[in-house]
Amino acid sequence: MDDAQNVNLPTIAMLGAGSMGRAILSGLLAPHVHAAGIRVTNRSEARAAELSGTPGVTTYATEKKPDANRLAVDGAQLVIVAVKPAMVRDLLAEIVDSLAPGTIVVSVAAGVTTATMESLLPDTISVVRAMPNTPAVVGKAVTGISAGSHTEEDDLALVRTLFETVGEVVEVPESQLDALSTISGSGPAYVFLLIEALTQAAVEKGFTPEQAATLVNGTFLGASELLVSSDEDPAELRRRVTSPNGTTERAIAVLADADLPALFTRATDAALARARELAAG
Ligand SMILES: NC(=O)C1=CN([C@@H]2O[C@H](COP(=O)(O)OP(=O)(O)OC[C@H]3O[C@@H](n4cnc5c(N)ncnc54)[C@H](OP(=O)(O)O)[C@@H]3O)[C@@H](O)[C@H]2O)C=CC1
Ligand SMILES: O=C(O)[C@@H]1CCC=N1
Repeated sequence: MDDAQNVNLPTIAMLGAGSMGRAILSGLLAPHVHAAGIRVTNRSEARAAELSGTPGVTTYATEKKPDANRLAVDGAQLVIVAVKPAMVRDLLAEIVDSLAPGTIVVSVAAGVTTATMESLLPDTISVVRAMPNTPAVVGKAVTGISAGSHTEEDDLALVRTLFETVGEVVEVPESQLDALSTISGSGPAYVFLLIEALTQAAVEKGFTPEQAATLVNGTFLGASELLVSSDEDPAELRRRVTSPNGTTERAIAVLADADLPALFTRATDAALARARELAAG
């Protein structure tokens, strides 16, 4: 039985119905979540049409209705910006005159700072940044949120409630949000890359792709659940798999040679540098 507490949200406009917009929408459509209204816009009609008929959701495509974004934000108390970072500035310029004072604009765009967004909006608008991740689709997101300079406590609390519909929320100062993005925002991609690599190794050892998927996916799921349900840290859990002078020890020695910590430092540094480029526009 779903014992989730009822969550009430005001009228929401979601601008951009791509991977992230839809992932967030999945939380808003949960049975215990009651939004006063949900408007979703997208550029192409094809993608918007996939959502038409979703109960409680009004969809608009800018390709068909050029003023779709302005229509969607008119009367909305919470506006979620889920377009590509390069489009955020133009989108805000497009909607600025349709935003009522007191509206909360929450952007999930990587890199684009609250200062940049605030410079395009009146001071009566509360700008918040959020960095969710795609496990939102299954209610297992980790989302970082950061307040802008006009954000009241209640505004941030509402944004927290919004993202709690898709998982856990961590509040951080905006100076840490891009770093958070390199860990949990991009993180699912790192995990999927590891899964792809181990699956390939399994297939090379003669397992069918289906068998390989069962072995690898089950191992990632089982190890994750073991980790979150255990009091032990991952290093101890790893030691428990690694019998002295056994088979795992040999495999771990090979992986240690690759210096994974240094590799992840380089990878996350590269992601951080890209966030800074996106911030510059
Ligand atoms: N994907 C992820 O894991 C994460 C993404 N983000 C952020 O989310 C944002 C969206 O990323 P993602 O969902 O991956 O990208 P997508 O390209 O999948 O989604 C962007 C969507 O915006 C639509 N769009 C483009 N222009 C407009 C417009 N003017 N008005 C309304 N809709 C428009 C696009 O429509 P069409 O395709 O029809 O052109 C597309 O569906 C980015 O800023 C990204 O930084 C943040 C955290 C994680
Ligand atoms: O790749 C990106 O730019 C976005 C931000 C974090 C995850 N996806």
